[in-house]
Amino acid sequence: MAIPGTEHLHNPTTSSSWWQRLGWHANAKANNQARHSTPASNAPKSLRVALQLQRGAFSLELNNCLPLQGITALFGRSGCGKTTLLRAIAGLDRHAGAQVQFIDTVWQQGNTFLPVHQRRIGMVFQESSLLPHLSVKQNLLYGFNRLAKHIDVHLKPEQVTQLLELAPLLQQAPEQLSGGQRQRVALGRALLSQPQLLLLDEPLASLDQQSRGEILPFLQRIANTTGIPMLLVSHQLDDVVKLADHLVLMQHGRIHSQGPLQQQLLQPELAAIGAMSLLHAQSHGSKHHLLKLSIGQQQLQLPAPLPANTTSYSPTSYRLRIQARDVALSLKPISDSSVSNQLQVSISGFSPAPHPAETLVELELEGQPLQALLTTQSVERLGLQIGQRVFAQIKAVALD
Ligand SMILES: Nc1ncnc2c1ncn2[C@@H]1O[C@H](COP(=O)(O)OP(=O)(O)OP(=O)(O)O)[C@@H](O)[C@H]1O
Repeated sequence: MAIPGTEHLHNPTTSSSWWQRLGWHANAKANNQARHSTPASNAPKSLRVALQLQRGAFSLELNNCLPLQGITALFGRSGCGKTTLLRAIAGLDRHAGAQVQFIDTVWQQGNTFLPVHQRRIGMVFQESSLLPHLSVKQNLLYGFNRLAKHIDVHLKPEQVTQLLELAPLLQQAPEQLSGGQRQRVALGRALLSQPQLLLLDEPLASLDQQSRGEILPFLQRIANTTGIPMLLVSHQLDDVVKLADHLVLMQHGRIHSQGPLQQQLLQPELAAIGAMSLLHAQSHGSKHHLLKLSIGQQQLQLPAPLPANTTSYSPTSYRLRIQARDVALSLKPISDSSVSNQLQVSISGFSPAPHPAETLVELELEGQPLQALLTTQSVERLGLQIGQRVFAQIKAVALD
């Protein structure tokens, strides 16, 4: 059945280089075929959820299609209904009248209700639920060895072990692992259940900053290499900006807006938390510990990530997170400044900032949106106008 409103959604892509390196190319094709039960391989893939419920003063009401491509973040303040939505999608809770449809398979509608184990979902929660009396290896294999006969195996234990770099941990007990390592094992176990969809409910919330940093690249790697779509619940905008491709903004039990992350960051509700931009840049290697990047025709140089902060996976493209506060504007290029990254941009709009003395200036950089937070006084002093070409000095960048 065609799902209205999904025409803009595309098929997931897989990183062929990784698939090939891991010898998964054939499996990837088989996996895609298995997940497409319609002959048209370019049919839009989405998850449709219609749900209405009341819990005291809290009501949840939505009827939306979520994309099944890359990482989709369900983002919103505590209590807005993210976990309730995720549990309904998983089939952990059954709400009367709800409808859940995964691509063209009905999971819930009327009297139809597929139990969670029939939905081909992998789940990871805030607190890892590893079995304490089993080793990492036994935990990984626990569900894998109990897979129903009809389920084709596309992700084998050795592939998942390699993907998540679990080999050194296999003989350890869960209690010997750090929080980040436990979540990595939980991800591995979820992958070995051969899921068609990964549901991650605040998987980083109980981790310290360092452990979060360690596990984030693995989530990205899973998305890039397996092509399995993920729904990630988070109320940490930083994590979302590091990971997500698509952002669903929830407010008071409703989906306020959804769209590609870059565009969603322009929503005033997100700017109020801390206006920032996400830029996609290509890497051209590093020299003298400086990473050379390009965005379209423009170049940047940033301190290269230190080996200790990287995994064996070296990306060819990076996400740059730039706080709007770290972007200054000038009418002419500035040469006598310590800020070395200076990019030509055009002004696409202005919007009020949370502080009454400030203005958010929306910019376009080689087709990508960038925001600068300036005092309104500076905007007036420079005479900034929509369509004007100016120079953006980028004072600080976080690299993912
Ligand atoms: N079992 C329950 N009984 C009654 N109300 C509940 C129950 N579980 C959640 N709620 C209420 O439902 C609303 C949505 O909760 P939910 O956990 O889905 O929000 P959330 O956005 O995931 O929050 P958080 O980010 O804090 O996990 C909240 O107001 C919460 O108090």
